[in-house]
Amino acid sequence: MADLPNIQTIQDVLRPIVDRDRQKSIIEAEMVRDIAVKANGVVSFTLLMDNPNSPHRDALIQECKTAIKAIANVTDAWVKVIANSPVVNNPESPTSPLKGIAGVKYVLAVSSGKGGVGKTSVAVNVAVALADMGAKVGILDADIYGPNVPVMLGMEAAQIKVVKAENGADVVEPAFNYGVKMISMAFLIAKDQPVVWRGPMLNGVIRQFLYQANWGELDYLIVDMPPGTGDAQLTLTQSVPLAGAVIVTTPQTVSLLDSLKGLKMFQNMGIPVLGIVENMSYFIPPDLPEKQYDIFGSGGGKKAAAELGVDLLGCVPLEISLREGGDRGVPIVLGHPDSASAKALREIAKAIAVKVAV
Ligand SMILES: Nc1ncnc2c1ncn2[C@@H]1O[C@H](COP(=O)(O)OP(=O)(O)OP(=O)(O)O)[C@@H](O)[C@H]1O
Repeated sequence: MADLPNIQTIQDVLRPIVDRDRQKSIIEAEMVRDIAVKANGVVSFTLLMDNPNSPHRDALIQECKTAIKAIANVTDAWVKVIANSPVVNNPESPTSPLKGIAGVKYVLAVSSGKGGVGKTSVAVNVAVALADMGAKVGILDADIYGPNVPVMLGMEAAQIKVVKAENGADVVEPAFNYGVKMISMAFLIAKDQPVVWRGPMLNGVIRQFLYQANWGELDYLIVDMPPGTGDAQLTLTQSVPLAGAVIVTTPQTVSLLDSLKGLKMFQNMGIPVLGIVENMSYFIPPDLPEKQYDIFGSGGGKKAAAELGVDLLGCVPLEISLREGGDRGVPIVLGHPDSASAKALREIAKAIAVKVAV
């Protein structure tokens, strides 16, 4: 295996880089935390900034990336930017502003630029496919606008359940079906009532569901995000160390443009974008399953992934049975495992598992 750089080497190449807001070396100013070098040559670290929205931020990130990528055998550099606020320097975690969830190995965000592209369908089927492969899986439905996970997982009747932990604290007990533990915003929203979530309230609920839930031991906690780049995304990215984000899109140009915004947000926060999933790629008529209609043209996902500089994790066709499975609460990977979309979704689940494990 090629020789990978050590922490000292990385600090040395970053030392000459000056933060223009502080007028000081980012190493001397102790702005660099959590340096990590993966076996595949990816170097990641957290940059604590007084003002994460500083006009100098992007240039600073770029400078760091260029310096790190110039080191021999480094394949990529990921920089996560975090606000250097008092909360960040929590005395309980002096080295990291992010707080992991006890017992949970990888937290993954499934996101989309706009609603209705099939983000929840992908999140649910990937969760069930991973569980079916033997992994311990949880799904947090943080989509305040359309918390559909309970329906798609056949747990529509599930309600919030608070139990006492061994230490006497109140914890939220997830619902469970198809090998997947689930907590949903739908637990808190009456069906016929629109809820206006304000930032702090939403923050509080998401954090509670992340940290005060009885997730137990999990290999993957998949978070189904609301579409777009709002408060929920910020809360998640600034709370918990994310193993990666998956972006779901459809082949239409506008959806791709929206995805780009989401992608940039994750990249700016230093969160690895595992890749994009192109949903509704082509249509398979139920009466002619060997036929394939490229309604939106073909090769769009591949081209978009190349343009956006990320991997294409897979293409899921438009199939009536996928929608029906969602409505009935039987995810297609279980209900019609031999269908083209089920096969594609299983491959996507495998690709995600491989990517986070490197
Ligand atoms: N590949 C597909 N084939 C057929 N129907 C699909 C496919 N993907 C999604 N759908 C259907 O499209 C509708 C929207 O999907 P879904 O709820 O997964 O999207 P979403 O992006 O999570 O939406 P929102 O953000 O509004 O919650 C659902 O009825 C779902 O069953």
